[in-house]
Amino acid sequence: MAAAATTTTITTKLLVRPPHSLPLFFFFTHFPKSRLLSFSSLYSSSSTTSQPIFPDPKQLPYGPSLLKGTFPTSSRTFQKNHYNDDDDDDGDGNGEDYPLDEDRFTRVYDLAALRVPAGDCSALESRLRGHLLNWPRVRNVARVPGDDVDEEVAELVGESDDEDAMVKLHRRIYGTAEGDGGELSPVLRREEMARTFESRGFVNFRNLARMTRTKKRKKRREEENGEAKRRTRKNEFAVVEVVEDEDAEEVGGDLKGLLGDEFKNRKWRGRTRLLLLDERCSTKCVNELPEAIKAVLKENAKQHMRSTFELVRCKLTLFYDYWQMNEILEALLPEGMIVPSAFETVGHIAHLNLRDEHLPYKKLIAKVILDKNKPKIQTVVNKLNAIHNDYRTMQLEVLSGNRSLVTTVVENGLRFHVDLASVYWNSRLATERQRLLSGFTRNDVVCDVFSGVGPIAISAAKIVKRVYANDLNPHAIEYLERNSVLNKLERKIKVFNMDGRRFIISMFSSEKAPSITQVVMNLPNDAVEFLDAFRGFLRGRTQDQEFPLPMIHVYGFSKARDPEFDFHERIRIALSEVAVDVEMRRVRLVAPGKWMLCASFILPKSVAFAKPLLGL
Ligand SMILES: C[S@@+](CC[C@H](N)C(=O)[O-])C[C@H]1O[C@@H](n2cnc3c(N)ncnc32)[C@H](O)[C@@H]1O
Repeated sequence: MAAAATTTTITTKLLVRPPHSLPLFFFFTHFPKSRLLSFSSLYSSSSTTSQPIFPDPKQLPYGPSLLKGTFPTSSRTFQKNHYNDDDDDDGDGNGEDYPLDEDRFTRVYDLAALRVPAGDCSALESRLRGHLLNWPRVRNVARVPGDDVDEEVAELVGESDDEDAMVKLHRRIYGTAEGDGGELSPVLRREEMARTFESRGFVNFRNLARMTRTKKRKKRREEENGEAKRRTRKNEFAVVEVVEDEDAEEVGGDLKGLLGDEFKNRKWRGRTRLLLLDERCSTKCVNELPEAIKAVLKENAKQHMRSTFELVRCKLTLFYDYWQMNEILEALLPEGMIVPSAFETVGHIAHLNLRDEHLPYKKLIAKVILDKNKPKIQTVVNKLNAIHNDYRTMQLEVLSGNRSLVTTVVENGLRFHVDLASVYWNSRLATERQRLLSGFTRNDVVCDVFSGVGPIAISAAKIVKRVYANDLNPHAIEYLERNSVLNKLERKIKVFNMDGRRFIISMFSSEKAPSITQVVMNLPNDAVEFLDAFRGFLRGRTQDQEFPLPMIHVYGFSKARDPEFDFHERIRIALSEVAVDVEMRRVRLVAPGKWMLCASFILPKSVAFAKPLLGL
């Protein structure tokens, strides 16, 4: 306990090389063993940080881990490793009562570092890379507050130990040595003049009066800067602090007189940086360090009268912001539960498909996803049940973030406004849409029977001569029109709002029919059933008349063992045609054993001249 009490944590602000600092070797070979933070001390009450949390250090992984380190003394006691059902006070199982306590993810790691002059730092970093910390996102070179001394001040103090340098520094900071013959800095000179001038002097030297007045604006700016710095600190994901030993500080002498209370017992070392050493070095003293590090230290000690390098103990604190989404979720969810790692995005919305077992934790999961994917993700939603309605819209529950389900998606260089509450959108089909569009040319005229908000129709309009787009959902049509205008393609697209079958019949019985070269039917559940609408649209014409027949692209699902055969059969039955030459492709596996397919074929002439089915 006593050892712990004499070890203090100091966020170093400004360091001056002490006139009587000890050579590095002396300093660390005499570093009392009891003061070195050992791994076991992390688990003992004498640790500077806090109480033990993880029982078996041997099992711990290499590198940063939430299973390692300690909690900062300021953070609340970590009682449980996981949230459990008891946390849901109202017992409704909706997880609303689980607050996400970010402090629970702060971890403090005791490390060793070489404090080196800033100028030597990058060369040493390359030389010692294999022995440095090398943790993801944590820089090997750490800057602690105050490690940068003003260039001029550093020059003034330099490497020399002489008292003169200290006097000069003192004069520079306080001006108390004025009149000792030395030249004053411009500021001190001005202040001296201001003090000795009589009132007439100020009349003649207006500028001087202004210059010596306290500057309100400057003060305000400084205050704002301070505030900005505080804000940045809050957003930081890692902080390094130097842990110094009180005895060692006394060796350095007391600079309090020079620099104020804040710098009591600190050493002035000039501009320095910390090279964070590999975690295996955290408890080692100089003699126990890897040979490569010792060689560097020896070289340095030979070159200088005394070593300019120091081995220091420091603390690396990693905050909630440091950890990856899956690391946080793994820690939050009960052991053995699959961590939801993937989600779909539609604009600013992350769209989850949570399993039943996740539902009690849905809000926690959503909060973590939101935090870890900001600013791109602003809203996290969960799909409530499978899509059953005609418009193929999803029932969504907003779990976290802003409640707006209206978003903008950019696809294929085009922008689409989408309201997920009332229209269909599936970002996973982007590649398929690209593939389909790559087959279109500027001579094509496209009919999109189930167009939704227009990802195919509007993208096609960029390439082809003309697009006829239709959807049954009036909201989808509203967005389709809006998106056509948004992408400046409204003049190439004609929009319809009717049932797909009626649309096919009316298009192919109109004068537009001969110009239509491509028909897209993307309603995988039912599209095949609409194919009979093409039957007999050329009836009344003579078979020997030249009439271009359109290429049909129809989408469908199949759970059959031979999905291509199954889908082909369904097409043949819908067209009441014996043989159809179909090009078939698997688009994607939408569920285990369930394929989405796309069949492309030229509408057979026999179908176009066939007798329409009853009722059409
Ligand atoms: C799977 S979505 C495809 C939308 C669009 N092609 C896309 O890739 O996003 C199917 C669309 O068909 C529309 N729909 C459903 N039944 C329809 C019908 N009988 N007639 C016309 N459109 C229909 C839905 O409103 C929905 O927008």
